[in-house]
Amino acid sequence: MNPAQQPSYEDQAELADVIAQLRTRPPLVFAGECDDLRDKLAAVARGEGFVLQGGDCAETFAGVTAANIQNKLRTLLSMAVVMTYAAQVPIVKIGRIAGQYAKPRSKDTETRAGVTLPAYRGDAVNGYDFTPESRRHDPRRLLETYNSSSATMNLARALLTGGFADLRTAHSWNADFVRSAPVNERYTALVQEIERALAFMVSCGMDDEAMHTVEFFSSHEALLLDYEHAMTRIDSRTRTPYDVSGHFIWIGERTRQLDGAHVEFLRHLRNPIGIKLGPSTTAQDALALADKIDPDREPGRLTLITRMGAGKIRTVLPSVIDEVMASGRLPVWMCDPMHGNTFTTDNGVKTRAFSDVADEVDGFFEVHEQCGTWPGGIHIELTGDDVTECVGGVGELGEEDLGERYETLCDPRLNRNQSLELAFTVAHRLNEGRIKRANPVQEYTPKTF
Ligand SMILES: O=C[C@H](O)[C@H](O)COP(=O)(O)O
Ligand SMILES: C=C(OP(=O)(O)O)C(=O)O
Repeated sequence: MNPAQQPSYEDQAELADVIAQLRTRPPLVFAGECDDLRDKLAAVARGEGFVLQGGDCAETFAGVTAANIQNKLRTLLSMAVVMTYAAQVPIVKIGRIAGQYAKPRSKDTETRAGVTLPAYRGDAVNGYDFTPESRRHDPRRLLETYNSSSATMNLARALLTGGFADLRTAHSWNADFVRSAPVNERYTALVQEIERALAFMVSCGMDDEAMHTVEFFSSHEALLLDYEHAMTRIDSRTRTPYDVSGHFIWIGERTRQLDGAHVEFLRHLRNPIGIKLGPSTTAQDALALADKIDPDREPGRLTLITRMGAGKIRTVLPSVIDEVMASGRLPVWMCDPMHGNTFTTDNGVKTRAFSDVADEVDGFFEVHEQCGTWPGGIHIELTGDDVTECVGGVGELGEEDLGERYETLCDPRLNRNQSLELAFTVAHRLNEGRIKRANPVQEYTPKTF
């Protein structure tokens, strides 16, 4: 079986040359950092933390600017502050950033005004412009993917350890944004409270490194096997393989076939691995994938990212959780409330309703509460800018507003206000205290659904 969702390159010699170059490039992340993230995810699985994973649907080469990267990080940091304050548990911050340049597509081609060309598959594969030259699958783009990821990672590391993420400046992360939105007023009130508490601690002599820097991890879908393979290195400490293109990599809904090439490749890697599970997932599918990717049941190794849609999560998720937990496993359970809730408006615009996104998050918390398991995190497509791509939310965007600033090249993202609003929704659920910390796995009681 050919690997799913791969580019078709005309010139294999050109591809071989690119791969040879990639193999010599320095790692974008270090194996020890991946281990550190695995430990953190193990703690999340035990109910001792919560993951916030977010970023663009598709990063673009043109989007590698300081302003764009800073805005995304600001959004993630603001969301994390809101959630940390409510949940009183560590928030593990993972960006869909510094590598999210390839997209699986439903159709191989796109037709406009009677002209059919290859579908846009992300900047790693081809260009968005609707011309034959731009849509050609070009292996040289893999080098630009590496360079763009490297530049992004470099700035993210510098900002997050160089003062940008200092908790005492949390008020400034949102300073340039629409001040009048109620969600911003809530944010301002919350950070004022935090800043007062921090000032108190500092004046008592309790100043800690953790207040000034942020630990941040990168992630992307490991879709392009040529690229991911070329970026895999044997770790000198352990003599085991790590994909050093990102800390956390995931297998998408369209490439998670049990006997497929993606599962086969990723099962050999030591990075923490995510698997997306859509609405057609059976409990047996989830268990078989877990067995294959994580046969040793290593703490923190496996994250199951459910993306079932607001209408399905309450019926499909319970038996999936039950089967996996009853087998004695303890994965991180995450909710991607974006990918099961996409629809196209009458005008042909792809969008998502904020109410559906929030409803799927609610359903996720409800089902975990019912199962007595820990809802370990959310996975969001977002941007730091004031785009108009998803309807509803704090700005009450309607379908007629979508044309204003619809900038995504693939799927619609939450804008900064909508992201912050979602963070308050999650914070509320975490804060309610209705969800108990996960029982140790041996205490999981199988349910009948
Ligand atoms: O981000 C996910 C997928 O790449 C995306 O939803 C595919 O979109 P399509 O159905 O328009 O191809
Ligand atoms: C393609 C994606 O999601 P899924 O595989 O869940 O459709 C994605 O997260 O970019």
